[in-house]
Amino acid sequence: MIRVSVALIRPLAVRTVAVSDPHDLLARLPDAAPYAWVRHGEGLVGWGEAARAVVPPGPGRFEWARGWLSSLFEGAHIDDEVGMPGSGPVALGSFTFDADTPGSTLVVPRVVLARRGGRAWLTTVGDDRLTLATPPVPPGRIRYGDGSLTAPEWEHRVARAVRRIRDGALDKVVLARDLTAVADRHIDPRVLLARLADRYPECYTFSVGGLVGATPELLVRHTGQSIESLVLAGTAARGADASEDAARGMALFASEKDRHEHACAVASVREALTPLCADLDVPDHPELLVLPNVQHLASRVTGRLSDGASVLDVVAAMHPTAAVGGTPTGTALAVIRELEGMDRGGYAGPVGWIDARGDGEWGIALRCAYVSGDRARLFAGCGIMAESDPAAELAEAQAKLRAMQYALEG
Ligand SMILES: C=C(O[C@H]1C=CC=C(C(=O)O)[C@@H]1O)C(=O)O
Repeated sequence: MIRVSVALIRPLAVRTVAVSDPHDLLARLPDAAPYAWVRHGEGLVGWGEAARAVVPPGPGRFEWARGWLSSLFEGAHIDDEVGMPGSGPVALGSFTFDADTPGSTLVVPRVVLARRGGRAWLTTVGDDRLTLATPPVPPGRIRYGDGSLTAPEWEHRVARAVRRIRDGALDKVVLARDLTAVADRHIDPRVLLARLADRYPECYTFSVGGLVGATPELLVRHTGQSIESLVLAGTAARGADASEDAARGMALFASEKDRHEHACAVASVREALTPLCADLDVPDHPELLVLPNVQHLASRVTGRLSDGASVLDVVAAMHPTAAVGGTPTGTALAVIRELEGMDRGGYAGPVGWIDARGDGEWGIALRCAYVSGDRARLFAGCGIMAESDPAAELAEAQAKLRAMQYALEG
C-alpha cells in the first residue's frame, strides 16, 4: 500500500509584500531547517511549513504533485502586491531520481523571502508568528567513510558498465557513488549553503528536506511561455595554472568521448522538449562552463511552450535526462539499478520551486548531500561511455565530491 502523508493549513491565506533589499538571502535564514534556491544572490529562501506533501512513488508522481498543488493554490486566498515569478504562494520540492523510490516531497514554507531583478519581497502564509533565530555553528572536524561501495568496487562496476556498452546493450550510462561523513557537531545546513553560495556563485545553491547542494545543471526555468535549460555532460579537471586549465578545456572540446557523452544528454533534452514547444533552440556546439572544481561541456537550450504547461509538466517530460540516466533511458535505468548498489534518493532528481502561475526553476540535484544530525551522505556520478577508463571516472567523481567536502570543511 502507498502511504501518502499530507499536512496543511487549508485554505492558505497568502500575502506577498515588497520589502527593502535583504542583500544576503541565505544570511536571513533563522533556523536549521532551511529551504533555499539561490544563484548569484538572487532566488528565494524559506522557513516553516504551511503545507507539506510526501509524494507517492510511481510513474504518475509529477501529475499527483501538480494536482496537489493546484487544489492547494486554487483554494488559497492570495494577496500578492508584487506579481513576479516566485511571488504569491511557492512550493519547493525534491523528487527522487527513481520514480519507484519513496522520498519525493513538496513543501510550502510559512515564510519566503525572495530577491530578483532589483526587487525583493516577503511572502507569509497564515499568521505572522515569530520564528526564534538560532545562529549557525560550523560542524567542526569531518571524518569520511565509504558509502555503499568502496572505491575499487565502484571502479569494478564501471568496468562492467563499459563492457555492456561495448557489447552494444546501450550507448551511455551514468554511474554514481556515495560517501559518508560524520562531523564533530550537528551539521547546520545554513553553514553549508553559505559556503557553497560563496564558492560556487554560478551554481544553484539549494536546500530542500535535508538535501543540500550547489548544482550547476538547470533542468528547466519556466517564465510564462519561455523555458530554458542548461545541459551539462562531459567533464575535465581544473588545471594547476591558467595555461594548464585552458589546455584541459581545449582537450575536453576535442575529446570524442566527451562530445558523444554530451550529445547523448542534449538529444534526450531535445526529444523531451520538442512535443511541448512551439519553438526550440538547441545550439549545434557546446560551450565550456568552468567551475572551481571541474569544467563541463554545456549547452543552453531555449524554447517557447505551445500551451499552458507548468514547470512541473516540463520537469515530468524531461526527467531523467541522459546527463544523469543514460541512452537509451530504459536500459540505462536498469543498468543503474543493477550496478550502482545504492539508492540515489533525491540525488540526480529534480529539485526546485514552483509558484501558483506554474512558473519556477528546477535543477538536477548534483553536487549535493543528505544532511541529518551530525551525518551527511555525499553523491557524485559520471557518464560512462565505451571509451571510459574506471580510474579516470573515479578521479572525476572525486573532483565532483569536492564541492560538498568544501561545504562541510570550509
Ligand atoms: C552526474 C553528475 O554530473 C553530470 C553533470 C555534468 C557532467 C557529468 C559528466 O561529465 O559525467 C554528469 O553527466 C554529478 O555531478 O554527479
